[in-house]
Amino acid sequence: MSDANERHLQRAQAELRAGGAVLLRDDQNDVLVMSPERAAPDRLAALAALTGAPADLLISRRRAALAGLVAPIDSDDPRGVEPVAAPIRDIHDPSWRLAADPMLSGDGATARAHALGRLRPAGRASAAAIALAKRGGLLPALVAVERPAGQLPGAAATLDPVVIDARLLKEGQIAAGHLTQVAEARVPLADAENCRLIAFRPADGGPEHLAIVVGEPNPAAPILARLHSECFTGDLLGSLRCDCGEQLKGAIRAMAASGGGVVLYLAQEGRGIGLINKLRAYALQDRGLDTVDANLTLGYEADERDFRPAAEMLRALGHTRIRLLTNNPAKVVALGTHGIEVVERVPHAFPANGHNAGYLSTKARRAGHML
Ligand SMILES: Nc1nc2c(ncn2[C@@H]2O[C@H](COP(=O)(O)OP(=O)(O)OP(=O)(O)O)[C@@H](O)[C@H]2O)c(=O)[nH]1
Ligand SMILES: [Zn+2]
Repeated sequence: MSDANERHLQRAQAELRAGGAVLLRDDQNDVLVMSPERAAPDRLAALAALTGAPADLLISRRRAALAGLVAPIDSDDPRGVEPVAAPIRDIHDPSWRLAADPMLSGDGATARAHALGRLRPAGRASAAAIALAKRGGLLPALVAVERPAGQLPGAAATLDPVVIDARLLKEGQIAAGHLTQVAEARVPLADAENCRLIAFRPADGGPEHLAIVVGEPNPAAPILARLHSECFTGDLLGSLRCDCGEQLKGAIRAMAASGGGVVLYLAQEGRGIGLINKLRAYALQDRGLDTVDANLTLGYEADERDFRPAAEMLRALGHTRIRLLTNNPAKVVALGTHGIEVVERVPHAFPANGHNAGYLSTKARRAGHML
């Protein structure tokens, strides 16, 4: 992806987050979208009034199923990620919002049939719009007007949309962006006095990732490494809802004790859904869902992470053969796909603490963790 395209994506994401409009184009369709979570009601109403027909609520098929708009589907059914559009009968009647935002209804299953018309599949530009909302950490539900390419009314310009090529958001192009090493400093830690932090910045202007280099890992041998996704609550506050804090400290200690290693500290809070959505997922878990279903109910996948940045950082540091501290087989597979050889998986489990037993057993049962 060129630098100009990456800049456009960042602008479009910022515009959605600020409550503005984004126009996504591909060779078939133009789709003009706003986030109902962010856009002011009068701007949503202006979008809905653009054409003679109602605007649509754009969501994934899985979210539509969970909101009771279509028949239920399995949590691993690949059709779950397809975009669908449902006409919003009256933008001023807030009941359509129940299908967009599960926090309003608890389980999201109370979207009223009268609020939304018949569901239909949406095009690739709409799938890209949902990917953009996810990239921006918003609920993946948008108010949208979709038309064949070139057929949006001229009045769309009054909404001053950021215009982007929907093909920029093709699967696999979303997360990465080439990484550049931008800063390095010595930071002695309580558990590892000989420690350096090296920061990597992605070309698309997204959040920086860190390599925590403990001791002097020997690039000639497979080094001890950990891919650790940021967890504000567990890493910083010591939350007992998860095992992240112990895993982070435990990894640093194990590396210090064995001469060295590298923790890739990845800006992928909440398995890639962001802190705000993770807190929403926690609230859903307090209402009885498990960690997987809470993500799905929000309209996200169970795990939205892309481990390419971690592979790229390891390569930049000269480590292509590693011993990986993890219980998650998906990390081993992903690193292999991106050119890092995991010569050994080193188990990295800690005893349950009285609050996280359900979370750990769900990871074992539904995400294949080896605990
Ligand atoms: N969405 C969501 N994210 C969570 C929840 N609990 C913890 N997390 C996040 O899950 C991630 C945990 O990441 P890791 O510990 O790197 O990965 P893992 O998949 O558990 O695998 P290993 O720890 O390596 O075995 C962090 O980003 C946490 O913020 C939850 O209930 N919902
Ligand atoms: Zn955590």
